[in-house]
Amino acid sequence: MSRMSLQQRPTLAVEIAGLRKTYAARGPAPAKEALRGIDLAIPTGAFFGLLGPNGAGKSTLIGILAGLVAKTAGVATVWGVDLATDPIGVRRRLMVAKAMVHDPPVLVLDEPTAGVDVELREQLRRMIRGLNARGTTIVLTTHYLEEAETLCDRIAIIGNGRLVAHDTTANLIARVDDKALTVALDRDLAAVPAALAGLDAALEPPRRLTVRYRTGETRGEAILDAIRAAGLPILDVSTRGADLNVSFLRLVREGRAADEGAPAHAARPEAA
Ligand SMILES: Nc1ncnc2c1ncn2[C@@H]1O[C@H](COP(=O)(O)OP(=O)(O)OP(=O)(O)O)[C@@H](O)[C@H]1O
Repeated sequence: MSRMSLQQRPTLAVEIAGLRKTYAARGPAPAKEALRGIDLAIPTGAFFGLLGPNGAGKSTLIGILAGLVAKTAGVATVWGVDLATDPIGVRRRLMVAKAMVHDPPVLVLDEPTAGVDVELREQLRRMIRGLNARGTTIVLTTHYLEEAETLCDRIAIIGNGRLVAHDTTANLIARVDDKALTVALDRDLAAVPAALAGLDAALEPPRRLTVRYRTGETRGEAILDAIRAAGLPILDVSTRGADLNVSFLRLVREGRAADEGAPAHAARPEAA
């Protein structure tokens, strides 16, 4: 690798600016803008996870970093190598470098644990963790939110070809103020009462109601008042904090709403 020896450690293992990928129209299939201007900087030594719903552009982004997909516009640099200049030479140099080192400086993996059994998945995770502990920067995509939460110290979320969030895993979770309040009622219910239609409430039949809310917008006390006002005596109350599932879905939803010019909070939460 001509620009940076493997011994030199750049501050950023991956640098991406204004990255775009449009797949050309083929037959009846129209052209597809898979990446619509991504800016991303991954620090050297990071364990980085790229999350997003199906078709978000994860494989396209990782394919560009691996030298397998040619970008349409923008800049992508891996360990000081600009992938712009000549994707086929770059790829050859990366392959030579890959063959030369046991512990590569950057390892790019597209869903490494998809479709493997639990035992092999654990082995793979241990191996990847070991590489990261020895200094390899890991960049992987995953569909498993729990996997990203446990393995990755940084997470980016991509939706519809745009980056909707990039932060440390801890910050990402802390940023989200979603909570769930569950009440046990003194009677069976067949459905969420109409009086609670304004809340994001779900019935866990027959006697438990769970209401999701954001602490910045709603007080737990107001939810309890609304339930009492609907004529439902409360026997017990519990609350749960945010998890990555919730933050992930919310951020994707907000990204989509911003694209479509609609308010994000109008959308109902999707099933995980
Ligand atoms: N070779 C291709 N030609 C045309 N369109 C493509 C091609 N590869 C991907 N796409 C389209 O680009 C968009 C992004 O696809 P990509 O595979 O990067 O998403 P992804 O986030 O990895 O999705 P998944 O989680 O389903 O693998 C999708 O709409 C997909 O259909």
